Amino acid sequence: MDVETERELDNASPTYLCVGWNPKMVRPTAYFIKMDTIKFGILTVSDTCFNQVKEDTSGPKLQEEVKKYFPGSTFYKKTVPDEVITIKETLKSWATYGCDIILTTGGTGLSPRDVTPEATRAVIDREVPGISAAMITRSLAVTDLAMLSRAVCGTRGKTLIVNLPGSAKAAVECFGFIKSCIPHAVALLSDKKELVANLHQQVQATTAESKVKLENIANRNRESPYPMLAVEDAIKIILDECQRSLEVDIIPFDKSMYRILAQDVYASAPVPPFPASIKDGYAVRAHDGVGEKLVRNVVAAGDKPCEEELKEGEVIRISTGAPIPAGADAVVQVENTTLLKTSVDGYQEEYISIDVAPTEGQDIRAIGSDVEENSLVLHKYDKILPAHLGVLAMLGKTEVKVFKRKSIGILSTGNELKQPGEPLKPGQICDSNKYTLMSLLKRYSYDSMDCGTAKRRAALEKAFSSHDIVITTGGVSMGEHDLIKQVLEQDFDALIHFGRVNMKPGKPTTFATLSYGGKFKIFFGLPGNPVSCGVTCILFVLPVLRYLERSKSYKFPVVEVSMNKPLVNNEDRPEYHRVSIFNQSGRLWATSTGNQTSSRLNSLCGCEWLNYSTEKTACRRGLSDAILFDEILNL
Ligand SMILES: Nc1nc2c(c(=O)[nH]1)N[C@H]1C(S)=C(S)[C@@H](COP(=O)(O)OP(=O)(O)OC[C@H]3O[C@@H](n4cnc5c(N)ncnc54)[C@H](O)[C@@H]3O)O[C@H]1N2
Ligand code: MOO
Ligand SMILES: [Mg+2]
Repeated sequence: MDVETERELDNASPTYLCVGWNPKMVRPTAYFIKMDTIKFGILTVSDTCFNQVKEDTSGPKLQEEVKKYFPGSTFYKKTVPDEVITIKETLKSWATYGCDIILTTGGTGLSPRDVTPEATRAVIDREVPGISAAMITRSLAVTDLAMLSRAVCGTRGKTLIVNLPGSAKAAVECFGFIKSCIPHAVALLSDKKELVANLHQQVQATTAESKVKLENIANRNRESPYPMLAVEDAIKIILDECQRSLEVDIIPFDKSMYRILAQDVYASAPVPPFPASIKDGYAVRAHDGVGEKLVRNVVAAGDKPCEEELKEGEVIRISTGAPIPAGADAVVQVENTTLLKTSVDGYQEEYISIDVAPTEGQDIRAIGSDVEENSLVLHKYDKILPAHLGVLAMLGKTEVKVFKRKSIGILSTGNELKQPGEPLKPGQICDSNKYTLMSLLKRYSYDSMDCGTAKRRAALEKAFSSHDIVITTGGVSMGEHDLIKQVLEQDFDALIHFGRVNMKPGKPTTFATLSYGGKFKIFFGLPGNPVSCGVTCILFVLPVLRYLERSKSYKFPVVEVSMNKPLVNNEDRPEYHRVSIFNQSGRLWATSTGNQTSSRLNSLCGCEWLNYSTEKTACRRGLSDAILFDEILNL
């Protein structure tokens, strides 16, 4: 009987342990921490194995697996029956002996003798439900039976206890799901602060160090090396470069709102597919004319058509949308009839009179009268709006081919940024740009993902690994910490197409393309000043997103407006002045939203138009051009 506690020492113990693989990283990331050997307890809980009716395969398999990932570990091993007392005693004594982690296998199911979770719960002082949740969630991807697991995980003093399933396969599988958290859990439980801090640092760190170094400040550029481009030229470059990433997608029709059709849509069947009544009334033979008629039958919408030919002197009661019965060639609305005789109980109509002479085809929707079979109904490049979506449903289409939308990742940059609600230390501010950007995109129905803060190369790597378009805000001007352009060039081999645009706000706007993981990626480095960030998103990002999905109206319209006051621009750069517009006496008038400093984000509030002029004094009294970007008027 293998009931003796066996301590197995493996002295060839490397002290560096692989903590985990982050599945979200393109390149697998190994984090290493230096720590003493981990003491594992492997407790097989099984009546049959304890009584040697069956050989214990789970315990040894589990140990083999643990050794693979934690090569320097030592082990306590034991097999016990499904008895709460015995299980509890073993767990308690192994915790006292300084076991770092105890893996139990068996006794977690629903059979009457399964008591491992009860015994575990009785000895732990804190539950760690995340581990059980991780095991169940990931096991559910393998088998529905995972629903029946009652595994408990928790800590007793400095020992982590994890219930694993009884079968060798499932135990090994579940161990695989949770192994990445073991060293960190052990470091936390043993209060090894240095290890914990080191690990945290590594998790946040880049997979490879950035080639961009801060030390040589004295050598930095004192002039921007990027030529200053006109806005129109910058837009042209973006559109030209992005041209190549045009793709189509087949998506469920009910998810296609606001998308652009990449196909003509034809009707494969006529609408309506049968002649249908336009009114609630009576299906008649038109040449029967007015007078008394027998109400022979009734047909409602959804009923199968009456096949028995309508005879002279008969009518069939019919509802709007119901199929016209055989032999009928007109419908008379109920308002143009009189009830003559009811059934004995008084509930049914037996005879009515037709009071107004019908004409042939009256109030009948002929087959295909709305949509002819094989006819072209929706056109390639149409934007799918509610009615288009309804038409797709009407035609019975379940899928539709649209131009593909790019996935967009958004990152902020800057050590000064905190999220709204977080306490601000002196020098810190709330990150507003990310919220402006994500909601501006959303306003035009584009989803984007918050990819965090681009402090390091790693955050950008992560963003490029999962998005086609990456947009950062901040870090693109002349400051010693404005390293976005250098990181792109040096760490990502990106081609920076431009890094300065002659405009206010938005001068340091940057546009680059690169190949990452063999895929073409588009990069926008928008300026950090909050208004600059919003305005450049409107002027550069939104049009290109629309262009990429072949929206006919990818450019925002420019409309002539009147100025009641001159808008003063003190800079040499053409200004995109935020204005609101009102309509008076059939003319559109523009009013400034006030102080136009690039940091004053509220100057974007209430503004649906950008007034611009290439002159120094942006817009004199009189006429001026304004770019309308309000999507309500522009969809
Ligand atoms: N020597 C020069 N300095 C500056 C120039 C220049 O040409 N030469 N250009 C100015 C212009 S114009 C702009 S616009 C800004 C752009 O700066 P960066 O893109 O480098 O952005 P940062 O330096 O990171 O930040 C600027 C400003 O914006 C605030 N900020 C940044 N991110 C956020 C955010 N997510 N939410 C709210 N506010 C944010 C940041 O705290 C700074 O105040 O450069 C001028 N300098
Ligand atoms: O270009 Mo900056 O955006 O003027 O503030
Ligand atoms: Mg800066």
